[in-house]
Order: sequence, then C-alpha cells, then structure tokens
Amino acid sequence: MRQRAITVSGPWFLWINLLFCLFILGRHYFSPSQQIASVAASVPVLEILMGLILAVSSSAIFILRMAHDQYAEWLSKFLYGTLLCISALWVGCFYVFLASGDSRIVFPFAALLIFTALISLYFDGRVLLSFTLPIWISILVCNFIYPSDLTLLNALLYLLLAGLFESGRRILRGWFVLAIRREQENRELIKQLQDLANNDPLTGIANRRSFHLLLEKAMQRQQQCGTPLSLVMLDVDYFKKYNDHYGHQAGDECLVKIGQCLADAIRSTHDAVARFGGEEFIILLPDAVEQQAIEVAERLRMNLQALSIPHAASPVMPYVTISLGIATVMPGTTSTRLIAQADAALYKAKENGRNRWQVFQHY
Ligand SMILES: Nc1nc2c(ncn2[C@@H]2O[C@H](COP(=O)(O)OP(=O)(O)OP(=O)(O)O)[C@@H](O)[C@H]2O)c(=O)[nH]1
Repeated sequence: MRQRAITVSGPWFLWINLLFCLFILGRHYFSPSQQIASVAASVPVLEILMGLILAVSSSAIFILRMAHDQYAEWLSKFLYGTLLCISALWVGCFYVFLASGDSRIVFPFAALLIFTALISLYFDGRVLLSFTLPIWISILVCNFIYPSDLTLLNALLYLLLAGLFESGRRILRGWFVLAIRREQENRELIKQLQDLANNDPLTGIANRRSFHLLLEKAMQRQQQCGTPLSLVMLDVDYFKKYNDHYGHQAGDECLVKIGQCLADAIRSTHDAVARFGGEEFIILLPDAVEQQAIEVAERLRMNLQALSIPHAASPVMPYVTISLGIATVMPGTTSTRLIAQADAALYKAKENGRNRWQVFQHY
C-alpha cells in the first residue's frame, strides 16, 4: 500500500514542484514589484536552480511512470533521493531571495511546499522529512544570518506552522495506518471465507462444493481436448463400528488422518482429493486412464494400510481399511453420471468383501 501511495502521490508532488518553478521563472509577469525586481542581479543563479528543479522533477516523473514494477522497493529510495536533491535546490533558491533582501516570496512559498509535501508524502516519514527538513532549517538559519526578517510575528508563524505540520502529519498518518490495517484484515477475512467455502473444516482438504467446480472444469477440458479423466471414490470400511468402539472424537481424528494420507498420495498439481461427505472421499484424476486410476487406488489402499490405524471392531482387518470405486470417462459421460459410476463401483467393492478397489463395468 505504501508503494502504491508513492507511485500515485510522488509524481503529483513532483508536478507541484514543476509548477512552482515555472511560477518563479515567470515571477516578473506575476509580480513586477520593486522588491522582486531587486533579485534581478541574482537572476542567472536563480534561473539555473529553477532549470535544475525542472530537469530533476520531470526526469523523476518519467522514471516513476515508466517503472516496470510499480510496487518495487527501490521506488521509495529513488523518491527519497530525488526529493532530497530538489529540496537542496529550493534551499539555494530561497537563499538567493533572502540574500537579495526579498523575503516576501520565500515564506509563503516555503509554507506551500512544506504543506503540499505533507499532503502527498505523509505516509512515509523518511521521504517527507528528506524534503521538508532542509527547507525548514535553511529558512531559520537564513533568518539569523539576515536578521531583518526575524520579527516576533515571523517567529510565531514558524511555531504555528510547525505545530500545524506535526499535528496534520499525525492525523494523516493515523488514517493511513488504519487503512493498511483494514486492508490486511479484509484480505485475511476473504481468505477465511474462501477457506470456508472451499475446504472441509474437519480434514482441511477440498469439500464437495469445490470438488464439483474442479470436476466441471476438468470435464470441459476433457471434452475440448479429448484427454482421459478418472474418478476414484472411496469409503472407510465399517466406520460406524469404529465410532461406536472408539468414540466420535476418535472417529474425527481418524478421518483427519485418512484425509492427510490421501492428500499426500496424489500429484498435488494435477489431481484433487476432496471429502465427499461423512466418511466418503473422492479423488479427481485428470489425464488418467483406467490403468493409472487403478494404480492410484491401490497406492491409496496400501498407504492407508501402512498407517495401521487400529480398528478392533472391523470384521475385515484389525486396522482401518477402505473400499474404492473407479470410473473413467467414456464418450458422452456427464459429470453426474461419472460420479454415479464411481459410486456404483464402490458399492460393488463393498459387496465383494471391502478393503479393495473395483472398476465400474460398462455392460
Ligand atoms: N466421527 C465422525 N463420524 C462420521 C462423520 N461423518 C459420518 N460419520 C459416521 O460414519 C458412519 C458411516 O456409517 P455407514 O454409512 O453405516 O457406513 P460404515 O459403518 O462405514 O459401513 P460400510 O460403509 O458399509 O463399510 C456413521 O456412523 C456416521 O455417523 C464425521 O465427520 N465424524
């Protein structure tokens, strides 16, 4: 957010400097009074200083606009250096005016520059001070060197301006910090909402809703490119008995372990594992033909077996086992039908004795 502010406010402030320069260069037209005319002797110096500010400001505006990465860290450092340089040039300009006994333009100009700097750079204290501090200090010092202008009124004005500047900076900075905090909170909230919408709260893997979205996308791609696609649906064997034996809490922990085991066993970038409901999980295997899906199913079964989660109440094995149904897309298969086929194959695997996989048979 700070980088965004720099790339928006930085060029604006540089434009202000450009305009102020043009005003000084054309001062004879704006105020052809005796006092300003007395600066005439120093005109070449002044013209050079203004020319330099014009050149530095316009180059910096160009570089900031052309910057490839508008959020790059170097932009802040670049603006810091540029403003320090421009500020030094303004100090020279004000010195020329004060030295030639013409302070009329100095004070309002310095105040305007300092307050426009505050408006555009308040979010970055270092950059703000790099511009304002040299101007502030040099005017004070000049007043001591040329004490004709050091009146009580001027001193009071300096104090008043310093107070206004600091209080304004604090208020603006407070709003900026609040905006940053709100943005971070919103980002976290959006992430939480996305997690809630897409992930199963118990196991942390994708939920049924996001699985359907992934499946629809994969089906579209399959229809466009004619690539294969398979599904593996699986169900924990005798999970009701597990709950009854070990308690619902242990059942939850068992589901978390199974979800993790499945997620670890798939190619994370291509495939997707989701909790389909209760103790049922589903795995989407884009680009996988039937044989590859069988290999994945067997791997999942073996990985879970390797975990050896005790299931004393299971009539199949003394540890938790799963049954799996496999279905592969055929021409004209819809997503709903593919899920139904994987479910039918799973039912068959259960019927055939559980702790096994079964491929859907097209008769
Ligand atoms: N602990 C826990 N249990 C769940 C959760 N979701 C579903 N279950 C339980 O899973 C059990 C599923 O039981 P059934 O559908 O009869 O299936 P099963 O006992 O696994 O038998 P088969 O599938 O035929 O092997 C039920 O007792 C549900 O209460 C959950 O989030 N946590």
